Amino acid sequence: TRSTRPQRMLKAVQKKATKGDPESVISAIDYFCKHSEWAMNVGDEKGSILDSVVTEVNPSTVLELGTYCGYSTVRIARLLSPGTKFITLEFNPANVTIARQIIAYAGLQDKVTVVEGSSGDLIPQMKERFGITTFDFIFLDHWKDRYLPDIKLFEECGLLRKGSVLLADNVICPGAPEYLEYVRNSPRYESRYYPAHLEYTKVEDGLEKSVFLE
Ligand SMILES: CNc1ncnc2c1ncn2[C@@H]1O[C@H](/C=C/CNC(=O)c2cc(-c3ccc(F)cc3)cc(O)c2O)[C@H](F)[C@H]1O
Ligand SMILES: [Mg+2]
Repeated sequence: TRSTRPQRMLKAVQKKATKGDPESVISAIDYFCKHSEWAMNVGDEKGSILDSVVTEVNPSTVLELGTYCGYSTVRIARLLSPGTKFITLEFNPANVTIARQIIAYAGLQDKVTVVEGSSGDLIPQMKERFGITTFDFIFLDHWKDRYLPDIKLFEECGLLRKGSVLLADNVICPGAPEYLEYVRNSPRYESRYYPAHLEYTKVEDGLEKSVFLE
């Protein structure tokens, strides 16, 4: 049967990238998406903004929602200090399999834990299962209509502290209007929009960075 796009992306990494070299894995995926098949990775333009925010925050605890193939997982993991706790959630087992192989090809398997399951089920388990108190940095890149319910879940589960940074992809395209309205109007967050473009296209998109104030 025909291979899947994530499987073809993994093959491109194994063919083009250098084992243990995260930069070459990132470049191989971006090349694949620009010249072979578009895929919903955060991409190089928004990825550079992601890099700068991760570097600025220098987090001790990180959560990513929506691993997909692990592109942004590799971008984040390559910047983290030793001893940082990084968890990424993915509920499609086929994606988990591909992401784990791409992360391992980059040599970053010891930096991040890919957990199979839904954010709605796993967020309430973060403290007991993974020994997390609060998250310093959260990257939201899963189903766009789940951004708002999940940020409320973070609040309810006491997983945010004063200064926790949430960075959300695709707030323009495909869009997360309810999430934007919430973080921009809530007195509990200080929000800023980083304009960019939809990965590998000229379509407008951007990232929203929201700092928890309470
Ligand atoms: C709901 N809780 C979840 N828990 C764990 N894993 C999850 C959960 N929900 C999804 N996943 C997992 O997270 C991933 C889903 C990512 C969704 N991303 C997008 O749709 C998305 C779409 C576009 C896009 C833009 C224009 C266009 F013309 C077509 C597409 C661009 C983007 O950058 C995106 O991120 C994965 F697939 C799913 O299993
Ligand atoms: Mg995205």
